[in-house]
Amino acid sequence: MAPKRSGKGSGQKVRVEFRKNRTNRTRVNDLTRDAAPAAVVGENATDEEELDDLTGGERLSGKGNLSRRRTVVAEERDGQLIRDVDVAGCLAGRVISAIGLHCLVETEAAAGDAGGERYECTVRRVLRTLARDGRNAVVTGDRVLIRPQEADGVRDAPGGAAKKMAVVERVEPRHGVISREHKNREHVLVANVDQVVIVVSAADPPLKPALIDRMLVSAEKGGVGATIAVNKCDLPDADRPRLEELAALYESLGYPTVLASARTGEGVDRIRALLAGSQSVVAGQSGVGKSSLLNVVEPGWSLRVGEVSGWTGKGRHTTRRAILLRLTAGGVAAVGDDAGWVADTPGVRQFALWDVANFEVEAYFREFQPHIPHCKYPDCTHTHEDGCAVKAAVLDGAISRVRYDSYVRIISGTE
Ligand SMILES: Nc1nc2c(ncn2[C@@H]2O[C@H](COP(=O)(O)OP(=O)(O)OP(=O)(O)O)[C@@H](O)[C@H]2O)c(=O)[nH]1
Ligand SMILES: [Zn+2]
Repeated sequence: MAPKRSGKGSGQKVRVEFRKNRTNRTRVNDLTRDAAPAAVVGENATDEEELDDLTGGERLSGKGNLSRRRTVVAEERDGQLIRDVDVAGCLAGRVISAIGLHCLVETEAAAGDAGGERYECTVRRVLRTLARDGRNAVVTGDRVLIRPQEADGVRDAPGGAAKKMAVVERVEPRHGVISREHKNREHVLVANVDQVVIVVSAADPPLKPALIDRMLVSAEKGGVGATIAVNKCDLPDADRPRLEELAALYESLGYPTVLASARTGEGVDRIRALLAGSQSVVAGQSGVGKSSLLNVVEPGWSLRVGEVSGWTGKGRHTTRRAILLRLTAGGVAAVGDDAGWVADTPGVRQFALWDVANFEVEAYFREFQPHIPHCKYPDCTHTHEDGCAVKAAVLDGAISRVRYDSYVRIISGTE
């Protein structure tokens, strides 16, 4: 278990104050909360339950109900407030699914412990206050510290199986967050995404490189890696030489590209290997075979989805929540951090360009980067301008015309 951080790393300790005021309760989702500066967040909600949230490093001060204040020690890392907790007795885990302040956590392997235990968790309210937006306090894919509840640690679940209970004490800093906008607010679907697996089909529906490039731009903008799976290569309409050329192009740009078929099993071993050790989301048009491919990669997944959904009380087809699935088959290491995790997230299946402005797009075409500084005009859009180094690179073959066409289609809004 990691030692308690103090003055370590780039993190700076901050005190987060919570004003406790019983006479002036505000709704938890009060919009004004968003206007508060990151480090000092006022929260008026107060009840006995919340007093229980106070642990070692936190204290209550002030007198009387009207002006009780408490201070939570947190550390600012990567712009996120991380709560300082006594890690003794805590376990590190990964959020498999989350709804509000409840989540299902699977523990990670630690010294002398294989991990893989699942706990139903509640989340300390203080974590909601620390989060920039309380509703995203704990999301699928989060790495967390949980404290198992010893007293009534086990209770009977509806299905009869004993369940372990715990409390989420801390959410670790996130990377690779996939979110969508909902009513003008960010709704985080999955956190800690290492890569997006972009699934397209060789035919039926026909392959459109521009669609791949759009999704690559989204991945680049989100700071997550990307892997491309071209499914349905078994179809007679699949143009092999063209597919191989395309795969070579994307591979040369650093995007692993697999020619695959859920029907024949082609490419499945490589996809499995690319998933191992990462937390991935799968994206792609409807009908390209994402589900089919995943079911061949890990035949047991549909079954496990059922179990998780059973816990949330919702059937697979009614929940829009992201759920993490663990890769176990195929001889790939499947314990602890070596396991592959895939988020089943209906909301990101169409991994669209949500909020990429035209002027930003060039930055997400990797191969343009060495050329852009040599354009004659600093605000060159690489379309109609003369002295454009990007267009020159297309002419001399250093940049693929397919990719350049995608770029033009994206910024002209025709794709
Ligand atoms: N020939 C061929 N057909 C495939 C292959 N993979 C999937 N299909 C077929 O393509 C259709 C769509 O497959 P799905 O797995 O449902 O596609 P999906 O991408 O999950 O679709 P959505 O759930 O709508 O997003 C089904 O009829 C599959 O049988 C393949 O490798 N080869
Ligand atoms: Zn240019």
